[in-house]
Amino acid sequence: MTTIAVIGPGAIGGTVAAWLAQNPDFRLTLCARTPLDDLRIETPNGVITANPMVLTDPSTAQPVDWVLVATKTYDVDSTKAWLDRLVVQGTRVAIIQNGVEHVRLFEHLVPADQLVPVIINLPAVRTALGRIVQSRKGFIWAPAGHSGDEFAALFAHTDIEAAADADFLSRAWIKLCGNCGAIVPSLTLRATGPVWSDDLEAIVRGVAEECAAVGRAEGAIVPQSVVDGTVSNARDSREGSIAGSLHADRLAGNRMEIDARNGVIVRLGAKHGIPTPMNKVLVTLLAASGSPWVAGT
Ligand SMILES: NC(=O)C1=CN([C@@H]2O[C@H](COP(=O)(O)OP(=O)(O)OC[C@H]3O[C@@H](n4cnc5c(N)ncnc54)[C@H](OP(=O)(O)O)[C@@H]3O)[C@@H](O)[C@H]2O)C=CC1
Ligand SMILES: CC(C)(CO)C(=O)C(=O)O
Repeated sequence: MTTIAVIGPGAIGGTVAAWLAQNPDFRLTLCARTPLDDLRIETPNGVITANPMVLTDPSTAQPVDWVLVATKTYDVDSTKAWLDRLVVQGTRVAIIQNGVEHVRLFEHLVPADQLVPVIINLPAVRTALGRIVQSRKGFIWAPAGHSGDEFAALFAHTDIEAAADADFLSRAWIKLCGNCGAIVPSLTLRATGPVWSDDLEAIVRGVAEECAAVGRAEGAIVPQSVVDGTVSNARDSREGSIAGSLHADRLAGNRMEIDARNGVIVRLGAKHGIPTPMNKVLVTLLAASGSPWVAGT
């Protein structure tokens, strides 16, 4: 029996936990901030349900084989009480978050050699506690190597396609480059496609070009087609569509992962002497957008 604890059973944590819970060889525990009863996920292939143990008090948690952290990046430090109870020597801690700084964010909480950074491409929205809509097939990647291979193997009996990637750095930057343009609709509060113009294209392209340049300076391989794809996705977006979790959080008045999604491009750009004026302006504007939250990690 493999024991797995998921910290943060929101859109991603809840979906991943429900898929893993379909395997009778896994014992799943949800470590929740807000209590929930069970999980019901509308997936592209039908509804799946799961009834794992739910804990809300970290002092009741026991060590496990795997911890999967799926909180937002700005909630990292609040997971310490859980990690202190769940992690012992041999526990692997998979960080399922957007961004490129999984290890930096957690290495003060868990020994770095027990951390497994994870990139997930799986659009999911939480409609109520434990109620999630997964709108497309999911893909998940960890770095190639022992822990990454074992992490990918956990998903063998799920509809989520998992792989260990020999060039995880590039995988993470390519995902960031695909996501970074969402800052524009998060500011304008409408899809970019119906109001597309040369000027709007220059902004979206600028954001993505800056991201690609910084990623390349960090050592990632980011093909130009990724930048072009970010631009064409923005151009083709339909009226009323939501450009992922940043845009959804802005519309809901939630705190946003501004720093992990676009602030990081500015910060790491400065480290490499790469100008990132487009991201800097948009990050500053979004942080000043009237949301009760300022740009956090
Ligand atoms: N949603 C999506 O489509 C995608 C999201 N991602 C990334 O995945 C990560 C998770 O995002 P998402 O699932 O959307 O976020 P959600 O806000 O839906 O879920 C985050 C969950 O973390 C919980 N949480 C926060 N702090 C703690 C804590 N200390 N202990 C226990 N639980 C805690 C929240 O609790 P509470 O229930 O109280 O809110 C919530 O259940 C982000 O980095 C995001 O960028 C990546 C790809 C797609
Ligand atoms: C674009 C998407 C849905 C891809 O998984 C994503 O990463 C997000 O919304 O945060």
